[in-house]
Amino acid sequence: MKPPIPHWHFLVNPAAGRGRAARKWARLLPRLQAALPGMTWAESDAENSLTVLAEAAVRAGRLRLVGVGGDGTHHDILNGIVAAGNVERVLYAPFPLGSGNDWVRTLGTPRQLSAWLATLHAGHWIDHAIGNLVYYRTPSGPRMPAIRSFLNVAGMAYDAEVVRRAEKARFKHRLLYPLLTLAYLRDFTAPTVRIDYDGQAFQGPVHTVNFGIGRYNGGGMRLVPQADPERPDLALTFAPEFSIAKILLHAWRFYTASIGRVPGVVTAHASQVGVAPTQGTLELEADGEWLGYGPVTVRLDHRRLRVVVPAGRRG
Ligand SMILES: Nc1ncnc2c1ncn2[C@@H]1O[C@H](COP(=O)(O)OP(=O)(O)OP(=O)(O)O)[C@@H](O)[C@H]1O
Repeated sequence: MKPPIPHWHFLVNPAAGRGRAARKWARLLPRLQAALPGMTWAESDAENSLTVLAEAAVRAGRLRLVGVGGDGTHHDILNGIVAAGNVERVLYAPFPLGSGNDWVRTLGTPRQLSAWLATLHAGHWIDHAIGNLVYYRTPSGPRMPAIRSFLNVAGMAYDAEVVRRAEKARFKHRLLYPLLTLAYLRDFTAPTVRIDYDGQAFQGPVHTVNFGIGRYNGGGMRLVPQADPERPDLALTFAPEFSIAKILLHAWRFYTASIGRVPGVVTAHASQVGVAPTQGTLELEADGEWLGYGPVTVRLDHRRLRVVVPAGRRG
């Protein structure tokens, strides 16, 4: 690796925010250049994914990175940083230009430019946990395990199937995920799984299984309200198969940090979790990106990513 370059390097997803990030970025750039002399940037495109750009940047000694976009942007950049190695030498600052921007809700990152710049200049960071997932790209047959890192929330079963449908939908809207969450309930068949976590086990059909480092996903849902990016373990929430009536009755709890009060829902912390389907197909998403299929195992990486946060961030 080259010696560190002291300036901030921005990695920009022009497609974030349902394509609006490109225009917003063009408006922001002159103000950023004035405030951060020497800053550099790169935009992703068909040939250069954010993962490729991030890996190349870290290998070239650019260790102060800003990700411009939403959760998928930070997810892709994280995987590039991890691929380059030396994760702990990177200082990462998210600039929220996505649709849901769920990850930065936990961090308290400001969205307004002057407040965001003040946070960057204050230089306060946390040692943020990184989750490592092992899963499969195909549902069955001879297959090799795939590995992916995530930094916010990973989900299986209903959660992952909704993400897959949202990615395919032609209609893109801020409310797409919550709307699909309701619309698809009748078509969903709960997979039966075995969940092993820190010496405990559950077996049965599940509606959703979530691993959390950050506390929000799906545009403000709180399926893992007990998560904390500075903890040494993951948040784990799983809900058994429910009737549609029960889901509708308790839907408000998905947004109010009280999901653990729904009878049958388990909220816990765990250092390692395995989820294996015993009947049906188990799908996986992480940070809002559809990834593949179970069996899935997850644990926290022994390394942490330094992430810039406002100094007064609570909890
Ligand atoms: N140049 C590009 N063109 C098209 N898609 C891109 C490009 N660069 C990255 N992407 C993809 O864009 C997708 C959306 O990015 P992102 O999740 O950051 O935005 P968002 O969906 O608006 O925000 P959020 O996830 O916070 O709701 C990701 O799957 C990412 O891999």
